Amino acid sequence: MQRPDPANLADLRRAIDAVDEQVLALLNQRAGLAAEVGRRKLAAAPEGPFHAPRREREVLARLEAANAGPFPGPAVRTIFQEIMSACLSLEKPLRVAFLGPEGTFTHLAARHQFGGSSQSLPQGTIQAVFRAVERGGADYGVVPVENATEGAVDSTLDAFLDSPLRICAEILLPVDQALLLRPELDLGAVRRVYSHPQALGQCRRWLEAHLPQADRVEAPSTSEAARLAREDAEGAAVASELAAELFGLKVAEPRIQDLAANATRFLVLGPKEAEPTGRDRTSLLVLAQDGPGALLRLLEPLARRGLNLSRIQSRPTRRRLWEYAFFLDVEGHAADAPMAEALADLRAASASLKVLGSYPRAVPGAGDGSLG
Ligand SMILES: O=C(O)C(=O)C[C@]1(C(=O)O)C=C[C@@H](O)C=C1
Repeated sequence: MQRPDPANLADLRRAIDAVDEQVLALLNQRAGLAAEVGRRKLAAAPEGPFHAPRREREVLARLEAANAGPFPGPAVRTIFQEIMSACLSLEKPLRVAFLGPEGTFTHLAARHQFGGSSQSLPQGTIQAVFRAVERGGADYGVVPVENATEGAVDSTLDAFLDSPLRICAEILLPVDQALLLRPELDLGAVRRVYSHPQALGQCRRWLEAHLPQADRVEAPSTSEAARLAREDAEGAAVASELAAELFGLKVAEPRIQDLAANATRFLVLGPKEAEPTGRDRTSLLVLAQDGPGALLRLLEPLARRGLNLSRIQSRPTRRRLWEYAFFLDVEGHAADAPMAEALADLRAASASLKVLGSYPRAVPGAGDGSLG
């Protein structure tokens, strides 16, 4: 190809067109290879699994490390996750249940983890996400577990009390609330702002400063708020940018939350435990024995081995009056020697112990909770 003249815009764009055609041809070559992999997997085991999370993690890590720039590093991960999601859809699309409706932050987390070519199965409740995976209607489930400003999501913790499902990954996503408007509307014309009460709370200062004239209207989810704003000639919504895309609204102002570093941690529920990566987390559900010092006896085996307890949360078991379950997050994998020893001691010191899963720790901000 002839070198483009850097001073000539049309020349530069022609050169970009030529590169795009090569990228497209290579993508199709790659898709053909993935389809061939799919045919082999089908012949070996018709039920699958077709999804190979460990292979995906290796591909992403290798390409991120190999990227010499100027293409931005984080975009390498996003784009290749999408490419593999699209290639997998030629083999067998992944069915991913999540707390819906479409456009919620949990949907965003699911897309981040599995790409846009996975099959979306939005569910009305957290319980329903668990049931969809338990019954085999979905390959994976995604549920929120804690928010940096609002704290624990109790219904997710409660669902683990009655579910055999394992946690196979975590996703840490920045939660950026945006102000969404119908394309023809200006801020000055807005009379109603729709959103979930939590989202309205997260953006209180911005809304008071920029939309003092508008009423706040509570909606069951940020996505439902976007749908309501679409139907209201004087309405706006506080929701994700994905919701703007899905409901045909414009992003009038991005990142309007009062706390810039707002983030939510999500869990991926699946059939299989993740293998150790060296930077893992283990989630435990423990019932303490009744009596003085019971909690201390649960924590001691961890402290003695220098295992870092990153979270402890208690919930009533709803089986016996005043009986509590403790949810512990500990850094390390259940297959690591110190953790395996600590778990044996914990089992002896507790009324019951369930390992909910060991999985790679998400990198704050990067949302990287790759499946192992
Ligand atoms: O290597 C495989 O097992 C594939 O199916 C190919 C591929 C890919 O596109 O690279 C697609 C989906 C899997 O989850 C992992 C990788």
